[in-house]
Amino acid sequence: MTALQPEGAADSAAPSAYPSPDAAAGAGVTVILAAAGQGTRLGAGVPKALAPLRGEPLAVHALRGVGQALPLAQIVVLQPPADPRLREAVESAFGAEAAGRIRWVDGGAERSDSVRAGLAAVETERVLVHDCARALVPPSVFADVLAALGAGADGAIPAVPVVDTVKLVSDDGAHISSTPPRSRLRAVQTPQGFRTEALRLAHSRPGGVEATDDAMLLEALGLDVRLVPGHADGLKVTGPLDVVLAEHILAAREEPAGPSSSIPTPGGPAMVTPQSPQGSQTLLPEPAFPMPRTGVAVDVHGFSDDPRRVLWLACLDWPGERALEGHSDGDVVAHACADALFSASGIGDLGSVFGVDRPDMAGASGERILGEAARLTREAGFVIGNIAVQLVAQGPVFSPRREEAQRRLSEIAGAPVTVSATTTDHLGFLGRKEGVMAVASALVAPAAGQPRPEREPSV
Ligand SMILES: Nc1ccn([C@@H]2O[C@H](COP(=O)(O)OP(=O)(O)OP(=O)(O)O)[C@@H](O)[C@H]2O)c(=O)n1
Ligand SMILES: C[C@](O)(CO)[C@H](O)COP(=O)(O)O
Repeated sequence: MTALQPEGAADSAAPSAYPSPDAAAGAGVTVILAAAGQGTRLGAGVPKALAPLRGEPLAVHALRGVGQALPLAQIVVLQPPADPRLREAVESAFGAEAAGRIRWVDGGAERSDSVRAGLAAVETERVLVHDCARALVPPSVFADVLAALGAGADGAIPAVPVVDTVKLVSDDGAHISSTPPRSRLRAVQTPQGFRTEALRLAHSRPGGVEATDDAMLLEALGLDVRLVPGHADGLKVTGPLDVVLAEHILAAREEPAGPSSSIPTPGGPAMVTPQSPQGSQTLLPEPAFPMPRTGVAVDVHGFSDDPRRVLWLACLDWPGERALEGHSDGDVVAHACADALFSASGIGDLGSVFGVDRPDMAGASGERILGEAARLTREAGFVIGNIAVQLVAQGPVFSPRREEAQRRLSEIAGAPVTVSATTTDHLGFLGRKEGVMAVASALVAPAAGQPRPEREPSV
């Protein structure tokens, strides 16, 4: 598998080790919303994009989801050809100005024809192809797809495990050819994210018409398409029963905010997690400035006398240096970063999320802990602005590896992480070299108006 680099554009196409908050909010990304289908299986009497879900067209829900997940993204809508009704419905929901910022492209006979037509209107280096039919995909899925693209994949698609046993059958559908092991099967969803150049190349090849998703065209070229976790709310509204499910999901979202959408402030009013106002008609929420949130954390580990342990700091190993004690690998820098994210997003702290009583966390690496913390932060509806962390230690000498540490941590967090180091001038337990400490702060901002998930985060 190869990571495609467009000819002559290798530098500009290279993933940044320091993705900006703007990138996470969709700057430099175009979302192609495939909405040109007729909805034959739904049988609503109108093209599916216009079929109502709790009184609003499916496309309005889909566009609201895109606007909430990636407020800075450009949007191309693939509309049923020669049919002005979709644009009119979007204008009526969001206003003529918002609808005017969308590029409207007539779709083709098949979904892949529509996407190919839409690609001609894309000017950004990254593109997400999203089914209007999957109108309720939560923002965390968009964020995960973009993060995987930022990490260098040619494509990234959301996937969920398959619950049915699936058979490969003969051409006439009457005989079983084989039964693939279910554990290796995934049902894939949208948005599917790609380097635009890779998707253009894939769509330019013959045979694309039969493609039922875009990823398979890249797979055929041997390009690197990665999977990220999909979501049950990303169901494809295909038949009438799907409308019932989708309306149930919407109804649950519209219920008054439960305890998990507010963080009690001792002695004061609840601090409400920023959300879009219910029933808001804002496609791109420009005026409602989402308030960023800061978090702080400290982590301390004592030095170990165990010769089998290795020193890990900032997700780098330090051969020859004295190791730290801990249930995990003792990487105070990574732990402080992770805990600062929890502090900022309000989803607990290192102890409550990862728990020293959990046997599966024994020896857990700083990479796993920070990576999971970043994932859970995004899943809770936040984009990560940055993390700043300082190592306080009498040794090892950190500065020669500072850049390397920053790169590694930023890669893992999917956001800029800066690292500094200091000593205590030989004062206190740190000065006596009994252990090391790291202190971190993190900045996160709400990615969308999604209610925060009603569940305990888990690894
Ligand atoms: N020529 C087409 C066909 C489909 N789509 C879009 O691709 C997505 C997935 O297609 P599907 O769910 O099959 O929608 P329809 O084609 O409308 O449904 P049906 O096959 O029942 O007619 C939908 O958002 C649909 O609007 C499209 O843009 N252009
Ligand atoms: C792209 C897709 O949603 C991935 O599961 C799916 O293949 C679209 O299929 P459809 O028949 O065009 O709805």
